[in-house]
Amino acid sequence: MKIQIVEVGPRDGLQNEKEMVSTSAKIQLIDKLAAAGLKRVEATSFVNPRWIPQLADAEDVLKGIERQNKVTHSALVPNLRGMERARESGLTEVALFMSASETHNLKNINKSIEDTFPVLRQVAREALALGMRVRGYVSTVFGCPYEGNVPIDNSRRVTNELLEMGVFEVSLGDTIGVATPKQVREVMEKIVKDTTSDRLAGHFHDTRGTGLANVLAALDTGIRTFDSSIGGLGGCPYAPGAAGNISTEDLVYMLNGMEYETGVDLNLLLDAGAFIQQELGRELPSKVLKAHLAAQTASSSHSNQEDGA
Ligand SMILES: CC(C)(COP(=O)([O-])OP(=O)([O-])OC[C@H]1O[C@@H](n2cnc3c(N)ncnc32)[C@H](O)[C@@H]1OP(=O)([O-])[O-])[C@@H](O)C(=O)NCCC(=O)NCCSC(=O)C[C@@](C)(O)CC(=O)[O-]
Repeated sequence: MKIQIVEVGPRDGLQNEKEMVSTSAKIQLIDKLAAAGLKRVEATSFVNPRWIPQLADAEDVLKGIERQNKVTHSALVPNLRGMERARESGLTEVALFMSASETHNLKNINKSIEDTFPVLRQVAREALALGMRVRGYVSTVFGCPYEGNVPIDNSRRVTNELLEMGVFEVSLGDTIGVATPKQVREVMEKIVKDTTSDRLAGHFHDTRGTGLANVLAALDTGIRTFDSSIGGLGGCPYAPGAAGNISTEDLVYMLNGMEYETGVDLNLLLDAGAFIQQELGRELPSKVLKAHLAAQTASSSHSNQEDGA
């Protein structure tokens, strides 16, 4: 069975990095992710650069990457100004985003939920008229850093509004990584009933170590598209304490082992993980990356011993 992976590391992952990552490293990372077989890569964000300085180089990143027919690169777009920038960059897919909880929406995009709908509707209309595909995100579906529990009906309402705007898929976000598999099953089952599972995706952060278990629960509800981040990079700058997304290496390792088809070459993916780890100069959370690098170190010290023997 095929699973689609949406690689969000260059956007969701890097947006939270305090030290500036060079444009050239971002470009190399995105190209390595595509070379590993990822067909959908969220490359950057056309948000207000004052809010997310790390992604202020969105135009230059998109100018530098290798564009290929078989890979769709996308970017977050919060408003018409962002849409104009996305159009000028020649993107074929954009992603709208908002939250299921009022306070997170306000902190993240400076508007109430009600005031966000008309803005995103205009963006969707314009993107669709230009022939672009439009994705949607709903954040804080499983809990809000400011409000705690979020009623399922809030997430259903925002999801349905986005679908009515014409988005082809809504990614349901566990922004602060509080969900457990039982909750994922309950929430996803309800939302799937409003639409179809092929129009939904799971976006899990691994703050409390339940990320991959949540993927398994979502698979049970028919979801076949998952967002993940190389190395397990990430967090939301407007969700205090949020840790990274589930790592793409860990997700691919698990899914490949369960005989799902991801189309991703794990070895090339690990090269991409090792590359960005080196660029950032610190160990990243991905367990499969850690195991791979430890095995490499062990085998090179073993062969050095043999050479010396
Ligand atoms: C929504 C806004 C833009 C409102 O920001 P605002 O400050 O309220 O915007 P404004 O309309 O009042 O404009 C203020 C200034 O910003 C400029 N501006 C306005 N928009 C843009 C733009 N697009 N590109 C470039 N410039 C822009 C605009 O031109 C103006 O410039 P000035 O006249 O002062 O010189 C702001 O709040 C924002 O950028 N928020 C984004 C925050 C963000 O990126 N958060 C992280 C992503 S969401 C996330 O991580 C969750 C997710 C998706 O991964 C899923 C999950 O885990 O749950």
